[in-house]
Order: sequence, then C-alpha cells, then structure tokens
Amino acid sequence: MLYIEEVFERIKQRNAQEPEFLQAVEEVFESLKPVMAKHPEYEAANILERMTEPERQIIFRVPWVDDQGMLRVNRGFRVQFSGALGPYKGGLRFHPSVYIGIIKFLGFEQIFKNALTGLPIGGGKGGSDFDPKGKSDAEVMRFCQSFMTELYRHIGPDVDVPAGDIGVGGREIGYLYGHFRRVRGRFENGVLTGKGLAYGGSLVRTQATGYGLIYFVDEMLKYHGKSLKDKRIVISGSGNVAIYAHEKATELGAKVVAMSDSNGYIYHETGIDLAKVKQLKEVERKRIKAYLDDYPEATYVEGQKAIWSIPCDIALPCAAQNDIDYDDAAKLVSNGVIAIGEGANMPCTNDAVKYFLEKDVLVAPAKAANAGGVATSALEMSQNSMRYAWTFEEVDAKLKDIMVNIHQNAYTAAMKYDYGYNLVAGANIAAFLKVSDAMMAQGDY
Ligand SMILES: NC(=O)C1=CN([C@@H]2O[C@H](COP(=O)(O)OP(=O)(O)OC[C@H]3O[C@@H](n4cnc5c(N)ncnc54)[C@H](OP(=O)(O)O)[C@@H]3O)[C@@H](O)[C@H]2O)C=CC1
Ligand SMILES: O=C(O)CCC(=O)C(=O)O
Repeated sequence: MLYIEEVFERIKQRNAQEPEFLQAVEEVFESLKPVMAKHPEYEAANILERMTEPERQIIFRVPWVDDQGMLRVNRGFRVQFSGALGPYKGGLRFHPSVYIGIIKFLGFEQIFKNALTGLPIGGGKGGSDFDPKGKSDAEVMRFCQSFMTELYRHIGPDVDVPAGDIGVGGREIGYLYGHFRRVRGRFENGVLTGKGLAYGGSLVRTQATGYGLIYFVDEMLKYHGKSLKDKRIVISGSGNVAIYAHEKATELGAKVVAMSDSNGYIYHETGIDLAKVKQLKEVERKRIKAYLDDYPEATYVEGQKAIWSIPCDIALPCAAQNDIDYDDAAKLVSNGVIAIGEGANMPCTNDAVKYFLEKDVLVAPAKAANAGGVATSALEMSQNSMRYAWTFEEVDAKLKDIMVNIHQNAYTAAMKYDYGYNLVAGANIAAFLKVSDAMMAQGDY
C-alpha cells in the first residue's frame, strides 16, 4: 500500500465518527499523490500523519442563563490545528450542528487556506453548538461572556486569534472582545479579528470574503477570456459571504437571481434587491421569505436544495458544507453552468467537484476562493500591531492583490504537477508545500 493510503487508513480508524473531517482529508490526499511520489522526504518525515493530527483540541462547558432565568449548557470547542506558519487563526462557528468533527474539518481546511494567503498565520477553528437564532441580544451576550470565560486563557495576539464564521458576526465579536478585555485587564485587540471599526477593526473585513470570492472568480474567468458581465448568478445563503459576493458581482456587471437561507430560497428574475436583503438579514434578522413583502412578484420556495435547479452561468455556494452533491452538480451542468465559486467551506461533495472538473466547469476551490476573509483578518492583525488603520481603498487593493496571487500560485502548482487548469489540486499542492517545508525546518513537531 502507498504511504498516503496507509496514513489515510489510520486516520479513518482514529476519526471514524467524523465524516466531514475525513472528507476534507481525502480531498487533499487525492491531490497530493504526485507530490508524494516526487518527494520521498515528506514520507520519511511522516508529514501527512503529523499534519492531520491537531496540535491541540480544547473542549469546554459553556453555562449561561436565558431570559426566563433557566440555566442552559452548551459545548465549546477550539482546535489549534497547526502553528507552523504563525499564530493559530480561524473563525468561531455558533450553530446547533457543531461538534468536534465539524471544527476539525474547518480547522484542517484553514491550515491550507491560511498558507495560500502568503501571510504568517497558522490554522485553527472553534465554536459551539449554541444556536443564536431566536435568542435576544442579552442572551447572546451572556453566552459570549461565558464562552470567553474559558477561551481567554487559550488565545492571544501571538498565540491564537479567533474571528467570525456562521452565526458569529460583528455583534458576537463585540461581546467576546468586551469580556476578553475585562478578564485580561488590558486592551489587547489583536486577539480577535472582525472587530468593530471603533475598537480596532479593519475596513473591508466585513466585505472581504464575498469580495475576495468574486475577485478570484473574475480572475478565473479572465484567464479563459470571459468576464462577469451579464452572467446570471445563483447564490446559496444570505449571510455575510453571500451578501458581499452579491454586491461585488453586481458591481462587475452580473445579475444575481436567487439567494437562500436554511428555510428556503427566493428567486427574482429581474435581479435580487441587495439593499432589501441587507435590511432583512443584517438589521432585522428575519427569514429570507420576508423579501416577498416588498417584492410579491418574486418567488419563494421552501427547502434549500432546489435552488440548484435554477439555470445559471455561475453558482456560488455561500452557506454550509456539502450544499451541492452529485445530483445538484448534474442539474447545474445540464443547465449550462460555466463556473462554481466556493464561498462556503467545503460546499461541494468530493464527487460533485470531480463531476464539475470532468465536465470542464471552472471550479474556484474554497481554500483559495474564500481566503479573502482570513487574509483581511491578517491585515487587521497587522494594523492592530502597528496601532494604525489603512483606508478602505488601501485594504481593498491588498485584498485584490492577494486573491490574484492565490489564483496564480494555485495555477502554477497545478501545471507543475500535470493537473492542467485544476485549481482544486493546485491550491492543495501550493499550500501543502508551504506548510510542510515550514514543518520540516522546525524539526519533528
Ligand atoms: N465569514 C467569513 O469571513 C467566512 C466564512 N466562510 C464560510 O462561508 C459560509 C457562510 O458563512 P457566513 O456568511 O459568515 O455565515 P452567516 O452566518 O453570516 O450566514 C450563513 C448563511 O448560510 C445559511 N445556511 C443554510 N444552510 C445552512 C446550514 N445547514 N448551516 C448553516 N447555515 C446555513 C444561513 O441561513 P440561516 O440564517 O437560515 O441559518 C445563512 O444565510 C460558511 O461555510 C463559512 O464557513 C469562509 C470564509 C470566511
Ligand atoms: O477571519 C478569520 O480569521 C477566519 C475566517 C474563517 O473562519 C474562514 O476562513 O473560514
């Protein structure tokens, strides 16, 4: 058996209850076969087994009191996966589906994504099975304070720097930072990113993942002599990534005809009014169905999956993992899709990605295409260290440069290992080489 297969067998045995983590590892290992064949030194150093075992995993109790005075208990997680390139860096997800396997898959992906940014950040991820939906601001605050009461001892600007992910946005980061400052007794704002502008946040961080995704997709299209102009786009989700992907895609001449939340999707043939979606989601925290109150001519369909039956040129899954499976991929292809931009983490199953590539659909893989968020977080860390703030235009220009470079590096790595224009393999390889060389230089850890 090849080394890569032997290691995967051991990983399967050790993590049998974590299908999402195994899926993420399998996808990376598949890409690495020619690299391992060419570089026996990685096998000799058992790099793959080291890279797939987190450096540290913290699981903790989060008790909090709801508005009725009931004491509730959730579970908190922080997985510090790899510190080879810099402080652990990655978001916090608050969602009822969260368990250790989700946090490990996200943390594993984050190692590679962060390496692709070219900035000095390691990979980590955290979160809780707490559901912020339907909770009052006071309940969310009490939860965040209790969560930070444990987390604060494990993080720091040079140790581990959390940020947002699903269910964690500006409100939650504010409560988390307020409590960190209280228990630490010092203003140390480089400990979290995605902060408000008044206390050390960076301009463009809110927009960064969505904008970065579109900069990457645009680069991919340009490489093939195409552009976003007049393209029909379907986006799943209507959260942070989805909203700012819509904003930038529209600015570049595309038309977004559908968006969703976990209850269903809206379809609006003349183009979805983003200002209305922002008001519903960022201000009122309502369901996407309420879009019809202002636009009765639009359609609302219950359930998430059917959104992929809508004919489009470009599909941007920006909600959760495994959103597009093989059947969805087949529908998208038969309706003429030309490109997929993965805004979410691992939004396509491995067989869906394979199918798209077989059918010559351009795939912008998540680790590369949604790296703009964490890259801008790293820019926020730089500004905090300097006690300085760049303008919107300065940060946006850096973000764009980073996305163009990631595209170039993924493409170069794919070509070098005979994958052609396969950015899924190219991104995995470029990131792997960077992390593994840092690990080799640092000895046997
Ligand atoms: N924020 C960031 O900077 C980055 C985010 N990502 C990834 O992008 C994706 C979206 O994140 P973000 O926009 O920040 O999150 P938000 O919480 O802002 O939005 C998530 C959106 O996805 C919808 N959704 C649909 N199905 C699910 C499901 N099963 N589980 C959770 N959400 C679901 C949510 O609907 P509802 O409200 O009904 O739950 C909501 O519209 C995630 O995969 C995240 O990991 C990647 C890189 C950076
Ligand atoms: O900004 C960050 O640190 C992390 C963003 C994130 O969670 C992600 O890239 O998936």
